[in-house]
Amino acid sequence: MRSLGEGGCADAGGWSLVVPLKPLSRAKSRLAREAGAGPTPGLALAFAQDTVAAALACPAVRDVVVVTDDPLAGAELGALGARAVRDEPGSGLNAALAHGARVVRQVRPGAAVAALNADLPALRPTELARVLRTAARSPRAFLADAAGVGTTLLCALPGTELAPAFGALSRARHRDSGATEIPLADVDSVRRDVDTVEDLHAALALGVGPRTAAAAALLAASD
Ligand SMILES: Nc1nc2c(ncn2[C@@H]2O[C@H](COP(=O)(O)OP(=O)(O)OP(=O)(O)O)[C@@H](O)[C@H]2O)c(=O)[nH]1
Ligand SMILES: C=C(OP(=O)(O)O)C(=O)O
Repeated sequence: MRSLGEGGCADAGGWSLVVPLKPLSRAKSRLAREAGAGPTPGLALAFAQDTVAAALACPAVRDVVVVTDDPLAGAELGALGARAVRDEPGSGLNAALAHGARVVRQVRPGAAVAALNADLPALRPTELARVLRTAARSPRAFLADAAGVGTTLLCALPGTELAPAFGALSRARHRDSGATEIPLADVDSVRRDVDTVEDLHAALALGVGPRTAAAAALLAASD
C-alpha cells in the first residue's frame, strides 16, 4: 500500500491526481501562434502523455484521472494507465478539476487529491514525490509555476476541498484563498509548464519525455 509519506493523512493510499485537458484541436494556442505552425494537437498530446507517464511512475501517486472531452487524448492517456472521464461541456478549467476531484472522492471519500497541469513534459517522478511529501504537511497546498505567476500543482488532503482557482495570476489567487505555497527549490521539472516557444526551449534544456522530444523535433523540422 503506497503511503502519503511524512505528514500523511487518514487515507494512506497515496495521492489521486486530476489532470485537465481541453480538446487537442484547441490546445496550446499560444504556442501554435508563436511557432506559426498552426494548431499543435500532437505537441499538446505529447506533453500530456509525458506528464501522465511521469506522474504514474511517482511512488507517491496512487492513480491519475484525466478530465477531457477529447476521445483521442482519453484513449492515449488511458493506455498509459490513467482513468479518463468526460468533461462537463462548457464548464471551464476549474469546473473540470472540481469534477475530477468529485469523481475520485465518490469512490474514495478519504482520498488526497491534487490537480496537476497537463503540460509538464520534463516532469521527474522524484521531484514530484518531494513536492507531494511537502504538500502533505498542509490541508491545502500549491506549487507556483516557473514564471512565478501561475500554478502547476494544487493539493488537498482528505476532508479539504480542492477549490481550484487556476487561470490568470493563479499563484496569488491560490495563496489568497488560504492554500499554503510549497517553497521547495530544485523541483524545476514540476514547475516547468509549457505555454510558449521559450517555455518549450526551457523544458527541452531540462530534458523532456520521449513523446515530447519526438514531437518537438517534428516541429523544429517544419520550421
Ligand atoms: N478538461 C478541461 N481542461 C481544460 C479546460 N480549459 C483548459 N483546460 C486545460 O487546463 C490547462 C491550462 O489551460 P490553458 O492554459 O487555458 O490552455 P493551454 O492549452 O494550456 O494553452 P493556450 O491554448 O495557449 O491557452 C491545459 O492543460 C488545458 O488543456 C476545460 O474547459 N476543460
Ligand atoms: C492555467 C494556468 O496556467 P496556464 O494558463 O499558463 O496554463 C495557471 O497557472 O493557473
